[in-house]
Amino acid sequence: MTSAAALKTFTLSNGIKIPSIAAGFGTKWASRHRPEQKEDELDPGVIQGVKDAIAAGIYHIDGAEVYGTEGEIGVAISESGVKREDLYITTKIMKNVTDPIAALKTSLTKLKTDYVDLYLIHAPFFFDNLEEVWKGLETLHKEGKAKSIGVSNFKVEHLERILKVAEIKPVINQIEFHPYLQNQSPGIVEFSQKHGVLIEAYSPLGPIKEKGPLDPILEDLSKKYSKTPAQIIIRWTLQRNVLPVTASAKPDRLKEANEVFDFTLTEEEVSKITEVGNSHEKRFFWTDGKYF
Ligand SMILES: NC(=O)C1=CN([C@@H]2O[C@H](COP(=O)(O)OP(=O)(O)OC[C@H]3O[C@@H](n4cnc5c(N)ncnc54)[C@H](O)[C@@H]3O)[C@@H](O)[C@H]2O)C=CC1
Ligand SMILES: O=CCc1c[nH]c2ccccc12
Repeated sequence: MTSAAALKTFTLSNGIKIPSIAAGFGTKWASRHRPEQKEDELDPGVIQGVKDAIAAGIYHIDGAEVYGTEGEIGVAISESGVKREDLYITTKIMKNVTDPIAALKTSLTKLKTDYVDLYLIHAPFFFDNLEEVWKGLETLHKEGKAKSIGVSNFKVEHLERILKVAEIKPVINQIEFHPYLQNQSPGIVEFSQKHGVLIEAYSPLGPIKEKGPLDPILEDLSKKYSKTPAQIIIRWTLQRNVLPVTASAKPDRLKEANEVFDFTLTEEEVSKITEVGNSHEKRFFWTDGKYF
């Protein structure tokens, strides 16, 4: 069995290592956007949140053009005291898909950096020229502005379209993934993994957000390993070879999320969570462009 600490990074299909826990600055962070908030007004709470994640040892930060948090991420990483090359910064394109070159230029200015580690197509639902957008991402990769490129919320049919034209294959598909939603769309995890596309899990903590059949199992495992249910789920995610993107405004919870490299669930425990999770489907986010 591989050691618990071995999962601290995953290796992408292009050979680049990626820190295996990410802190996300979308969703609730983005809800700070009140109608009266000006585009260039930065939220000190989000800046502090990114700094807290970095201080907790989570060097992998997940943002997106549409979250409106790139400016805060830029300030936080430049003030973090951690060298840029030691951080792993993701952003995503969704609005400005007609011009990916210009879209990333704007994102990089906000992020105060010359490159992102990972640039993702945020979702395939709102435009049809996926192949063209992918070609734009390939150009940005060749120019060194995106060290790796990938996708998010892609179904098998969307990945197939990209793989047909790709000179550079996507390294990641970021989807909703947790024990209660192990295939955001039919067959997507198996297909992605077969093609060397790492699955990144957003909303990995789904099962602790409401009651469900996993509750007693998580409770037992929490006692056995002296870990919280959140840590058990994060560990299960990693042992499924999936990279969790978690979020919290509470520094202690970020620290907790990163303290999962000193224990290993047995294969039977991983299978049990998988099996019981599969008996209860719950989706927290969108599919086909519709929010829930
Ligand atoms: N590509 C996409 O379409 C999407 C990407 N994302 C990305 O994923 C990130 C994370 O998504 P979330 O759904 O927020 O992830 P999550 O499943 O980690 O949920 C976070 C929430 O869980 C709770 N929580 C966190 N730690 C906890 C703990 N230790 N104990 C108990 N409760 C805890 C808090 O309420 C927190 O707001 C986003 O910020 C964003 O970056 C999210 C949704 C869609
Ligand atoms: O990525 C998560 C879902 C999402 C898509 N667009 C927005 C805008 C603001 C917050 C979350 C999201």
